[in-house]
Amino acid sequence: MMTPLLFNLKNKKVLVVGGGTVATRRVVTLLESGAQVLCVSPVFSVWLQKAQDIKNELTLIFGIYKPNYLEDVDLAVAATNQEIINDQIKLDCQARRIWCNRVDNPEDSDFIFPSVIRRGDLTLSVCTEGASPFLTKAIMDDLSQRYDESYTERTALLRECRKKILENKNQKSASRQSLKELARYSIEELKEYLTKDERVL
Ligand SMILES: C[C@@]1(CC(=O)O)c2cc3[nH]c(cc4nc(cc5[nH]c(cc(n2)[C@H]1CCC(=O)O)[C@@](C)(CC(=O)O)[C@@H]5CCC(=O)O)C(CC(=O)O)=C4CCC(=O)O)c(CCC(=O)O)c3CC(=O)O
Ligand SMILES: NC(=O)C1=CN([C@@H]2O[C@H](COP(=O)(O)OP(=O)(O)OC[C@H]3O[C@@H](n4cnc5c(N)ncnc54)[C@H](O)[C@@H]3O)[C@@H](O)[C@H]2O)C=CC1
Repeated sequence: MMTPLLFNLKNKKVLVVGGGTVATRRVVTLLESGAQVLCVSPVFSVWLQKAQDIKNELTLIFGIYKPNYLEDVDLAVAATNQEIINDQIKLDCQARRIWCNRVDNPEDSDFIFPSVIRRGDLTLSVCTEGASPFLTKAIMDDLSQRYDESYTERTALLRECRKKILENKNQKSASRQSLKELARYSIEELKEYLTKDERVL
């Protein structure tokens, strides 16, 4: 069983080995997280080649994997289509105490990438630990309809309301109850609340 954690990857240095479909998906995720990504492969997807020209945080190295690319790296992703190379990357990482995800073997990974939906500060994440990526996809399709784009605004408004309530030191005991009630409010009700005096709630 794996433990879901949310990592702050801003400015972390991540090595991705491979330049195909799965490596590209991982690079997209990592760049969105603010990581500095070094990607090594003899062949790269068109997306990766284009991205290199416009993203300072992405460096492509044309060539096969060598262990020296792990120098100063915080995290690694073994995303080649060669099991023997992914084995080697995992072993090299282990020797250097670098956490490694291999896209061909969740059991032999230190971490895996769940499927993620973002609605502003609301993150929904699902994983079957490799049992069925298609089940994950089906569940995510349902969730993304249930928790549509409106949750971005709702979450942002709730953050403002929470700040307002917690800033009001005289109301400490009532705060928790208020926060619980607000979580059920509609966007319109939240907006109304923000324009009113806290004592009304
Ligand atoms: C452990 C993990 C990787 C990790 O460590 O991160 C992993 C592992 C493996 N996937 C395999 C196959 C497929 N994966 C997909 C799709 C997705 N796979 C994703 C995640 C994960 N896949 C992680 C666990 C997530 C979980 O279990 O919930 C998604 C959710 C997110 C993403 O990858 O970005 C993405 C949804 C895409 C979307 O939303 O569009 C498809 C379908 C397709 O491509 O359309 C297929 C082919 C069909 C099939 O095989 O089922 C294989 C066998 C490879 C082989 O045959 O060699 C392995 C290795 C193994 O299981 O051994
Ligand atoms: N996690 C997931 O969601 C999925 C994982 N997989 C697994 O991921 C593997 C890769 O899948 P794709 O990206 O679709 O394959 P792909 O064939 O598109 O890409 C493989 C990449 O690895 C590179 N590569 C090969 N040997 C290398 C080396 N020695 N050094 C550096 N780079 C090297 C190739 O140049 C290529 O860019 C599959 O073999 C499969 O086991 C497959 C589908 C989904």
